[in-house]
Amino acid sequence: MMSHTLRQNLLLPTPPTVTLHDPRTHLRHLPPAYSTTQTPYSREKDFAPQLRYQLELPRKPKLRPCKVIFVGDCAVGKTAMVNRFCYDKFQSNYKATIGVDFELENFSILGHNFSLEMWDTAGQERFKCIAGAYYRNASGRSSYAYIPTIYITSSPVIVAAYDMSKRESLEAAKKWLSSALNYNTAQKPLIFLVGTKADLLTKEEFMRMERIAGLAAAELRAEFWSVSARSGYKITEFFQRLAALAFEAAVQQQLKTLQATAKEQTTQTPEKSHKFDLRNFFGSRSDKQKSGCAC
Ligand SMILES: Nc1nc2c(ncn2[C@@H]2O[C@H](COP(=O)(O)OP(=O)(O)OP(=O)(O)O)[C@@H](O)[C@H]2O)c(=O)[nH]1
Repeated sequence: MMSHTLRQNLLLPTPPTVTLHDPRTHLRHLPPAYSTTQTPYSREKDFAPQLRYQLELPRKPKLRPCKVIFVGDCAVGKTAMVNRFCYDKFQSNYKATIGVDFELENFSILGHNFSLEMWDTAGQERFKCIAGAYYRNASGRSSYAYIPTIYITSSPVIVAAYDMSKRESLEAAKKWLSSALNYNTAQKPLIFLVGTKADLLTKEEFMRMERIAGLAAAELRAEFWSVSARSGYKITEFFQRLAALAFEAAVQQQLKTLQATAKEQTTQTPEKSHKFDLRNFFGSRSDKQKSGCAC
């Protein structure tokens, strides 16, 4: 009260409200791929102008949260990757995931709210069937009555992770990916092949592994990344790219639905108005017959 009166007396302007944005989750441009020459997705430096234009229109898209499913062998570092991004923390002691872990991360992309639902599945063989039930799409129902099925309504994202210091985990990641894809036949998912624990490799080993992973990613039609949850190397960049591509896909999908609905309406409208106008104006044939009119 006192400070308010003082401000009025001194004719001081009210201080502007400052909104602090988290640069980690606040995106205004399309982040680049890990390798700009090797990606099946956008190589542009920014979101498409058409996408920006669509987002300016008064009919704003309603975007559902996007499902991101992490698969890969046990102890490759799936949980560590998610925890580094969501909480900026790293634990060196291994605690196996039991079934599936869940994290939600909210982004603001081009001024629109967009959430990632991250499903971190267990890599241990004994949990494989449980993980499978989690990445079924909308057309499939869980055969396990006690496991809630995630109904994937927008294109899901699959992150197949492997340990860069264990060559065999790359082969396993391919198998994990193909089994995840078997469950997701309705919508084409975005696919990422992510090499973890980059900090454990020498420069030569790192480059050799990246060459092998690059070939595997091309074969799988996936975008490849090398990260380290321990050092934080490329973790933020990876999640930002994932969120931006998922956002772009979700907006495009929404637009397709809107366009299809609009097309349906325009093909139906003339027929409806024609019937309506004629009947109202002239009256129906049976009405005329009932009224005894001969013409
Ligand atoms: N040096 C190093 N170790 C890592 C890195 N990421 C994870 N680890 C370690 O690897 C072990 C396994 O990590 P998790 O994230 O639990 O592996 P996971 O893939 O989730 O394993 P499951 O839950 O069994 O599927 C842990 O001891 C981590 O500390 C990394 O980037 N660098």
